[in-house]
Amino acid sequence: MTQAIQCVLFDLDGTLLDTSYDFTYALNATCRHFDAPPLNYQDIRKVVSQGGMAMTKLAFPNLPESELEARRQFFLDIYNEHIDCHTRIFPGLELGLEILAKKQIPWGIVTNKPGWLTEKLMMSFLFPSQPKTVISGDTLAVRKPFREPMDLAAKECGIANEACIYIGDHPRDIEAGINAQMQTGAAMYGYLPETARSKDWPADHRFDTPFDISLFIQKTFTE
Ligand SMILES: O=C(O)COP(=O)(O)O
Repeated sequence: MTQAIQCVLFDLDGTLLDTSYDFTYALNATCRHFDAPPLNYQDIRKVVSQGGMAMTKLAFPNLPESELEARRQFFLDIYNEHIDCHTRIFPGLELGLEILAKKQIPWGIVTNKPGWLTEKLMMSFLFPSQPKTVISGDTLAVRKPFREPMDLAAKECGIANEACIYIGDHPRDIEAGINAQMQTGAAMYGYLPETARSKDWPADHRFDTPFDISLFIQKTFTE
């Protein structure tokens, strides 16, 4: 039997926070610096959840691997300086976060974003209640879809994995949740290309909008 949910864990980019505008600014500033053509917002949005290297490759598709790392670092340094200019909690999620705070439900974040960026971003947001756990891509030796970051998040929240739901916008997120024996939710409004959106995800729940997550939280914790 499915356990009652006692803890909500979120992926960061494309699920809890809309970071796509600040990434777009930083990537196009990097393109300008290296005389590469600018990219449009929709094309960048589709790869944000795949991380900094995927975005760097999108901007410099013909560059050899050996030169990409320096460009990625340049790009992330600019991103770091502009990390919270336009980034916001996905509109519609505020209600869910308020309910979690009011009901004192532990919640947290498991992201593949490097810790130095996650920590800076976290300082820019005042959530209705503080996350009990924030696990970054380099907190442990392995990251999503491995189960270890998920296990650590559940442990820091003091809740059994089976009573946690992990919500993410990338197939890797759902895989990580399943690997950790958590319940899973697919954020279909995130940064996936259209083709991936229509795929049948093996997630337990599907959220077409951020507000659907809030309604789910309301139903789960107030009924
Ligand atoms: O920055 C990344 O690698 C992706 O971050 P996410 O796991 O929060 O989607």
